[in-house]
Amino acid sequence: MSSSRRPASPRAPPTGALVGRLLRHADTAPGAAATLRPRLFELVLNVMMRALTGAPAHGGDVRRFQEIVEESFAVIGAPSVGDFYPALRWVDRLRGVDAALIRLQARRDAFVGGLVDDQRRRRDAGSGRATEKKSIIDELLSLQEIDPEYYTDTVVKGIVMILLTAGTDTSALTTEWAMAQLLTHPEAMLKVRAEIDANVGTARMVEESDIANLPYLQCVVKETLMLCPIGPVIPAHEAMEDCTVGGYHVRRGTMILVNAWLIHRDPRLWEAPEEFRPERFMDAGMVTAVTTPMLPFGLGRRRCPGEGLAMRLVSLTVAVFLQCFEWDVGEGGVIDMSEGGGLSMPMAKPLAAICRPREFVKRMLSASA
Ligand code: HEM
Repeated sequence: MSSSRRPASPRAPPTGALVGRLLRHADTAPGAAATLRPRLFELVLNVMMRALTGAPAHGGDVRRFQEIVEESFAVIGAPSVGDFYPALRWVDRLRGVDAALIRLQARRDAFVGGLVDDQRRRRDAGSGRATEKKSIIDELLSLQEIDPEYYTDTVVKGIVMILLTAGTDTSALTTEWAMAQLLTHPEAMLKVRAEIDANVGTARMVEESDIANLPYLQCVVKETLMLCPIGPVIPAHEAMEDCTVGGYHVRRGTMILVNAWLIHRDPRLWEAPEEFRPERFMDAGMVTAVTTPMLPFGLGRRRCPGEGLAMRLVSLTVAVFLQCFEWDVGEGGVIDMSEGGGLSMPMAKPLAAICRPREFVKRMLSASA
């Protein structure tokens, strides 16, 4: 994907609305734990929808798309006999894997087709001022006008689909892991909050432009990506030529699976790799860049194109959570840090935590409104 097609920055992401919803939760059910995953999913989907269509997602879209993404990761991540022994592909047909994929593809196609058609109708009707920033679908439809043979509807829908699927769950689940790590390491949580209070204060909500001045927060996000990579095994690549990797001869056409999870826990590469130690990145002077031997975003030319957006979005969401609320798991509460299965690596049990608004938050929100 060329840099000109990289996703737009989440300008003014809807974190304020999320804080508002958590405030209402804290008011109506004080002391009750809030489940973060659906709220985070909605936030990220809104950011992605605004980049793609120029408008936030509707409530119905959020539910429909969450189901599609969860099903995609579960179905695509399920073991397929035919991938390893092509002659046994019939076993997958018998197990219903192929039928599940076909059903899923029909739902995905209908959802994305609806987004593209809506945008096309708006363009044809001439709505949307010329001065407005163009959405990604708008850009793709402009490219379709210039080069209709390459940018067919199938290609346009495919690009939209991969951006939505690859961008939404990954960022939401990484934020959930980051909050779980901070809840189990309260000293790190206090350190992030102190950094935000010292650099941003309490008169306004933390913004995307503040992240550069919050190095410890960035280290927390990197440490989370190291210990809890949402893509523990990088999606399959294929060797384009014969090559040698780590002393092993790899023939052209071989399917390559890289185990990022294991590399991130290799004691030959990291000191105390099992421990949550954000400081390791401060010490190495590598606060911002995600560099080897870490590969939560993959490597090389198929490396994740959404990395910049994801880093900003996860960092900003964690910052807003910590600036606005005190968090805990309640009396005797324990966080289950077990890893769930599928193509991605979510927390096995969705994180639920109690949030208590800090005393200045309502004042701050009404001042900014
Ligand atoms: C914390 C969040 C994220 C993580 C951990 C993550 C991780 C990854 C990984 C491991 C890959 C595979 C790279 C490879 O094959 O070498 C990937 C691919 C991809 N990601 Fe992300 N990603 C995240 C967020 C995003 C976002 C926000 C977007 C879009 C806005 C996005 C779009 C994509 C796309 C389109 C690909 C496929 C690239 C290709 O095959 O050429 N990702 N991501």
